[in-house]
Amino acid sequence: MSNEGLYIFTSINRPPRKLIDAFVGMPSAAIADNMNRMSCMNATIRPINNLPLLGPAFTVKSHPDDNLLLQKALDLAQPGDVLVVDAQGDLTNPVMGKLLALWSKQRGIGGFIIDGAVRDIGALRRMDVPIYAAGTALTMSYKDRPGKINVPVTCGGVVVNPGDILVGDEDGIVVINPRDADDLLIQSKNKIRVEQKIMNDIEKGTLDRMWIEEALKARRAVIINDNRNSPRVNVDAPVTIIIKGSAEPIHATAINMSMDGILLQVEQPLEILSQIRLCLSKELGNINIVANVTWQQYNNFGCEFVDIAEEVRAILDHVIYRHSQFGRLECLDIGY
Ligand SMILES: O=C([O-])CC(=O)C(=O)O
Ligand SMILES: [Mg+2]
Repeated sequence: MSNEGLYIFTSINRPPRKLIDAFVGMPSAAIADNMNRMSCMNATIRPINNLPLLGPAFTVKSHPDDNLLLQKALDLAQPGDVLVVDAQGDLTNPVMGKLLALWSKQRGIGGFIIDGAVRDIGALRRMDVPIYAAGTALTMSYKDRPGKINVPVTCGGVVVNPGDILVGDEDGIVVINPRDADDLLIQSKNKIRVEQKIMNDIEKGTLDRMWIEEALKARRAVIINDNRNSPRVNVDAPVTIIIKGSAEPIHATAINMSMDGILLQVEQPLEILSQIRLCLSKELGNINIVANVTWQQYNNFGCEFVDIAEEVRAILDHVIYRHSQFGRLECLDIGY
């Protein structure tokens, strides 16, 4: 009689050991970079004891909080096999702990990847069987529910077939179809060489970063050197300068301004580091501001505002916003 809920395939096609061993020491990231971002388990699966993992998948589809089928799989798996348990990410009851881990060590099991919970975490950390899991939980699992052994399962968001090659480390786990393994090996070794060259270039100070500029240019990035909180806007409006002790006001044109200062074009020189009073015209909010003259280039003078009153600051903010959005302050019905 068939039993859809509970069946067990005892034998799987394992890739040749030589093919598996060719991945020893290969970082998961170097392999992942050649997989089109596919076939890599997601970050829900984390290393429990930070041991690298490598071996063919022996899969278990368990009921979320039951480990009867995992118990059976541990007796069927061959040395070196990696038990991949699809417990649907459930963290209610842990499906393995130190006893199963110790038994698996006795049997020479290559490791565990569990899309579910484990417990006896202290003991697992000290055990030299690589264990990866979605979390930890305390209460004992059931041992009487349905499940399947050696069917395709999902683990960490990807499909794992029995016999797939699994490579895991602190970064995560990649799932390799053995038919792709030869190509992946070549590409991953190449990736390692490319990264080694980048690291050498960083150390020698010869790293070429031009590709970033090119990528941004191709995407039409807008690069603004101003502080985001104080953008500088181009303006073209008259400003009257009053110099202390001088009866004659000076006429200037504002070229650009920010919340912090203003660039003025003035025909007669201003004294650097002097303090001046600026009467900004209607287009610039019709306000008076005190400023220090900080630098000069030809007849351009950079001035920094000092002690701006809160209400003046609010007007300035509005003026700058309007200029940045609409080019200039055409509409003057804002009450200034
Ligand atoms: O007994 C269980 O189901 C899980 C466990 O804690 C162990 O393997 O030590
Ligand atoms: Mg236990």
